[in-house]
Amino acid sequence: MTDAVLAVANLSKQFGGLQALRDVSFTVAAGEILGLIGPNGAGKTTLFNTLVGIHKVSAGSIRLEGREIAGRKPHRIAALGLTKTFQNVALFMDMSVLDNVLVGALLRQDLRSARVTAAACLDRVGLGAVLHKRAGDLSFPERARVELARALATGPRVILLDEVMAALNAVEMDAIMGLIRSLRADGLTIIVVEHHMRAIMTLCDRIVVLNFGQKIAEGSPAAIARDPQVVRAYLGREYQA
Ligand SMILES: Nc1ncnc2c1ncn2[C@@H]1O[C@H](COP(=O)(O)OP(=O)(O)OP(=O)(O)O)[C@@H](O)[C@H]1O
Repeated sequence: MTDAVLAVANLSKQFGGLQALRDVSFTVAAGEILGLIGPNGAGKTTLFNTLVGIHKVSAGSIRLEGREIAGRKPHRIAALGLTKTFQNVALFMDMSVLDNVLVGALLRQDLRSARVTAAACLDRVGLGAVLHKRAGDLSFPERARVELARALATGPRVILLDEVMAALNAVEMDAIMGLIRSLRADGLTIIVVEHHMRAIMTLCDRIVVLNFGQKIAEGSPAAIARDPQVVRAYLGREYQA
């Protein structure tokens, strides 16, 4: 695929004797929202951590806009435009909302312009009014938005969202999905790990399914929902919207 922003080829990750990812290949096109699903322990978070350089690649290739990034340090990869949020939201709870986002903005900017960027990113996610609150005093939906703002503040081309909708109710989830769609409309490419099937099925253009570290299926939400291997490994029964 020539317009792939991210191209992952034969990616493997071993932790000692445990093969957490085996020969995983997929591409993500510019402006796409790709879903990544699979049972607990399938390797989703490991894949995200390996893509952004937190885990060292055991084998395989990761190309971001044509450039090989496998083996680079996390801050270099983030500076090249690939960043992730942390599973189930991992803010510095005693720090202000603004300072949490500043951490992301400081990757590319000095303190003065990073402050402006952080405030703009908080505005972008609808939190312009709570900049100076303590992060720990925010509601769960607000915390999810801070995670998004922190990732946005690094100036990404591709953003990996690791269960940002965990602990949200249906209404809050719809609001975050609206925000994610609007980020895509701004030109971002997005990969989403979620266990909420309604969110995955309505938000994603395409879905990749992992099981025991291997890709077992890839396709449109409708095709994935009726794929017998996916139903057996993960969904348990055919997904009904
Ligand atoms: N740092 C690590 N050291 C050793 N093993 C690890 C490490 N991180 C993950 N694993 C193992 O790799 C496998 C994949 O785990 P991973 O967290 O990536 O799965 P997941 O699909 O994200 O699961 P969940 O849906 O529960 O978040 C599991 O067997 C896990 O125990």
